[in-house]
Amino acid sequence: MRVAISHAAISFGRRDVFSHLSATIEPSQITTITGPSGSGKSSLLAAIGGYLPLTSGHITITDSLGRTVPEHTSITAWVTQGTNALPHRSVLDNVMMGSLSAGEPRQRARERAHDLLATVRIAHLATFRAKLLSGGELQRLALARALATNRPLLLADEPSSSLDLANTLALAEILRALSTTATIIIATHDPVLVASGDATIDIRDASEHRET
Ligand SMILES: Nc1ncnc2c1ncn2[C@@H]1O[C@H](COP(=O)(O)OP(=O)(O)OP(=O)(O)O)[C@@H](O)[C@H]1O
Repeated sequence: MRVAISHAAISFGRRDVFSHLSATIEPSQITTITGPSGSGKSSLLAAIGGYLPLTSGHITITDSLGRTVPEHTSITAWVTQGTNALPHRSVLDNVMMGSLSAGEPRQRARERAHDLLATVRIAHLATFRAKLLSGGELQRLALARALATNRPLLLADEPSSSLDLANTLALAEILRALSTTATIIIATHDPVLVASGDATIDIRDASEHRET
């Protein structure tokens, strides 16, 4: 998926977060979005995923054949901070939901969930209820669930915020492996993730900002 952002602006009421932001995100790469707190990284990510309308400008996503994707949410896997895990369901069930929502048969979804939990290094927690997990473990659960959807555009908002260095490096490795089949966009302050990516969009450089 190629993402072309053209003269994008986001405002909330009278607060202009950014305007005239233009950038291109290449397919099968890891692109990090950086910028100071409040500069609009999460908002831009939400707009790319089709969850937040732009105030003006365009975001166009095209597939490998150059066809425009009309609706962005259906191709987007969203790596959350883990806070939307169903707390009373098992870790395995939470990951399976990603595959089931993508239409996979139950047995296949179960096998895949086990594989993904191993990939994100929480296989030993498969039978635990999600509410028992730490912040970092929840983040890895969220990543596994997003990967289970098999969608070609992966958006991650501060995916390493609760991870220690070893797990951040592991996350970078997982994302690198995944980038052969998916376009990955990460909003982050984390220099480790920025260094492990292929390209960076600094919101301040790519746009005009207005202080209010
Ligand atoms: N729904 C909303 N309504 C009003 N203002 C909002 C809304 N969402 C975000 N904002 C404001 O827009 C600005 C950009 O927020 P955003 O979360 O996109 O920034 P960010 O760069 O991701 O910040 P951080 O690094 O702190 O997470 C902030 O000033 C925030 O308060």
